[in-house]
Amino acid sequence: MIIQQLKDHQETIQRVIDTLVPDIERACDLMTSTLQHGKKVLIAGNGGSAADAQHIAAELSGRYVKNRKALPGIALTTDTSALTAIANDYGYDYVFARQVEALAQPGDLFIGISTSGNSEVVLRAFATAREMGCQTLGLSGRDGGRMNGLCDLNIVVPSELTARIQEVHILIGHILCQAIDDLY
Ligand SMILES: O=C(CO)[C@@H](O)[C@H](O)[C@H](O)[C@H](O)COP(=O)(O)O
Ligand SMILES: [Zn+2]
Repeated sequence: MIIQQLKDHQETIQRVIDTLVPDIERACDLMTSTLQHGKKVLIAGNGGSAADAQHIAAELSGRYVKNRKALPGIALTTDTSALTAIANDYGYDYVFARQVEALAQPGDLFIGISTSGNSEVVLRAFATAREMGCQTLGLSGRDGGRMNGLCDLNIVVPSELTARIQEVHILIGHILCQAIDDLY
């Protein structure tokens, strides 16, 4: 079982190397140009992808490898008062969209993470981010789901397995952080 999991991961990474490098390069450009223009990055997802959102945001305000200046990255998954109030008063589907409406400025980058590409709460946040004039980057998998039509760039990890897709998402997150480190 262990070797099978590792091989699955390895095969997924090989498919990423074969097909996704241009998309990842575009995502690096989106991320670095946003920050170079003094704009911020908002990130959201559910479950393991919520953890990924927080992980990537923390590497902006904290650091990745290099000691560079603090950068504005905010995960929309951490404020339990906002999350519970919005879910309670408006419904769970609005917990990210409402925070995007509150926090986003034109030119900010919203990153939505969903392995299926079909998480309603993430899709609504994309729609609001677009209305607010944000740039939008999706990290998804399978066939990209409904995120395909809702973001400027949807990076669709070529796998059907949530775990393998998530493993590539955080790897892409680290590559974005490396692109930022290379700038400063
Ligand atoms: O981490 C995992 C599975 O590896 C789970 O917590 C997973 O993130 C959750 O089931 C999510 O709700 C899946 O949603 P999504 O990726 O399809 O948007
Ligand atoms: Zn998981």
